[in-house]
Amino acid sequence: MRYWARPQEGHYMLGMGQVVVKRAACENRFSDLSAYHRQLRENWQCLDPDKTGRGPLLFTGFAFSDDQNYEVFPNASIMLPLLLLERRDEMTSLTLSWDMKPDDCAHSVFLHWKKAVRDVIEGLSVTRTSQISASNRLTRISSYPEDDVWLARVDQALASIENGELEKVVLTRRIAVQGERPFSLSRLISSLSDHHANCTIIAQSGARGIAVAATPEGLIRLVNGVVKSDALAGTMGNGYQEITGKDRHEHQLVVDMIRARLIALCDDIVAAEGPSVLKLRALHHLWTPIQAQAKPGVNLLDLAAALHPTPAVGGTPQIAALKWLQRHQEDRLGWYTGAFGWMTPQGDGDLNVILRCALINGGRAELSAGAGIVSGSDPQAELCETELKLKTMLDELEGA
Ligand SMILES: C=C(O[C@@H]1C=C(C(=O)O)C=C[C@H]1O)C(=O)O
Repeated sequence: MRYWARPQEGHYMLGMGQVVVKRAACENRFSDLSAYHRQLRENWQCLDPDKTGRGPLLFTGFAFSDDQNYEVFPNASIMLPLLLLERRDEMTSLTLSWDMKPDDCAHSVFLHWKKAVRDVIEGLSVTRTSQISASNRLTRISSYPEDDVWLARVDQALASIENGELEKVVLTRRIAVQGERPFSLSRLISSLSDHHANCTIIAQSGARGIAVAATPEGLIRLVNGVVKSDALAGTMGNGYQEITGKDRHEHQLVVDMIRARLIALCDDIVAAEGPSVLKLRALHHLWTPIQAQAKPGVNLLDLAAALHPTPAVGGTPQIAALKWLQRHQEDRLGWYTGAFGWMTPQGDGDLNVILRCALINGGRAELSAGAGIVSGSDPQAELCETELKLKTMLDELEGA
């Protein structure tokens, strides 16, 4: 199952089953997926009997680092769902896909499609949530690493910034919580959509459960040659707080890097005057939207390869920060701080950085959060910032 929604834009997508899938890892992961996409595109046939103007979409995504372990999801993948249910512009459409082999017969393909449609209709008509209590009390069962270890890591990062090895590095941590009963996915998705309508809501089933996110950060969006990316870094509580020089510096590093990385693939790169403040339920971020025109032939994955990881989730200089994180055994669960989204056969699409997320298995959830460390960061304040970020999902899990 794959789910992607942007409630504020009235855009919702649910993918079930998978018809073709390509996995990739290591330094060529983006170019491998991109080559596979081009190959698929050449052999694609699409019928639209109801003249909906809609067609099949591929879901794609990847982990933060290209050598990350594969226990939750493959390191990177692109896949075509058997069934795609999409609601956009107040119209709902259903798209069915198949990987036709020479000896496939039309009737057996039809039976597969019929079953998939029946499963979805049955799933949609079951209302399980009414039978369970409104709240789910959470107990925090672990924190990884322990707070004192994480604080010491912030001190080490500050020392590396002081000695000039780094300018910025993003440090992350995760916690596990146990609910009194299994979480209701439908209730969680619906409350995330209500409370975080200006975010992208994502759900994806994997080997160790279902990963759910409500992310405010778009890595890359490409539609008819127009590229959009968010520089999002610098975090404040949702009460009034002055924007500090440290926040502006932390933010500017992201803007500069996105602009620099787009140059090879785009023209007319424009960053908004700013930054402005993106208001979320529990916190605010400094935000600079960046827009550009893609050069001919550039697809979504080419742009992702150029941008990922931005200093919003990695650091500056990029290579030094990634090496530092590896040396200090930063271990990020699943696709947290990687990205997830969708892509058209033409190569357009939308990829969002996976943040404010939980990996849910029955009544247990693992949540991840991080903070950018720059010169002047206070370790205790950074720990509080990660707690604020964790709160986004904790609050929703309590009602799920
Ligand atoms: C790493 C996270 O968030 C990132 C770091 C931010 C910061 O340091 O201010 C802000 C937004 C995100 O780019 C997270 O939410 O886990």
